[in-house]
Amino acid sequence: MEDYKFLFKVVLVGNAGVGKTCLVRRFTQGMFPPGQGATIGVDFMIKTIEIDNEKVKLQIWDTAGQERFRSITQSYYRSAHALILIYDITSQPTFDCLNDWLREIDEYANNRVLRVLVGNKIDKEDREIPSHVGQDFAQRHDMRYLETSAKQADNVEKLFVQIASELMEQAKSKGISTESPQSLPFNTRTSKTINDFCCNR
Ligand SMILES: Nc1nc2c(ncn2[C@@H]2O[C@H](COP(=O)(O)OP(=O)(O)OP(=O)(O)O)[C@@H](O)[C@H]2O)c(=O)[nH]1
Repeated sequence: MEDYKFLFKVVLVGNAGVGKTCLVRRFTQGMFPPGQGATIGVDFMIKTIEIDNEKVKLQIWDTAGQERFRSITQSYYRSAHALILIYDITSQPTFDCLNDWLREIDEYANNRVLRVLVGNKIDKEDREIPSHVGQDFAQRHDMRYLETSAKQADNVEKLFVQIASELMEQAKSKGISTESPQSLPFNTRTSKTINDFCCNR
């Protein structure tokens, strides 16, 4: 029997190249991977952390941003407790696609999923999206907001710890399932294919 009190599934989504894999590696392995290739399909990592003396196990699913993997990655949204939607603060196109990602999330995720917007790569000088623009977007769509640098380890630990803490609070107060994420009630709207995704690559 594994030694943990809570188990949460966290799924990272966002355009190709925004830094999803680097954020996961930074958090789970404490490193910034050199020459990381594009993710193929979905990658999976685990990290157990301690919050208020209780062990919380995070299953972290790193999805491929490329359009050709979309049908595979969508199937992972369904049982997520939290979804981290990431854009690159130096790339307007990755921000412009956020509405499309939200449509995907609405369509495929559990409607009670905790959604967090992350602007990554704050170590870079060539910022295109001011912080307040990201923050406004998050507020309008009822999401938490954080800016990170996977490269310099800024706010990465904080991102995952905040998510774990919030899910833990929810689990304690509302009794959401922590042992079997699949048993959560899902958004049962009829599934349809989204053909107008702007981020074809
Ligand atoms: N400067 C800087 N570069 C970053 C940061 N995070 C990621 N990168 C770089 O951005 C590129 C893409 O990073 P990945 O983590 O592979 O991006 P991804 O979102 O997983 O991409 P896909 O797997 O194709 O969806 C790599 O060259 C990284 O080195 C960051 O915080 N700062």
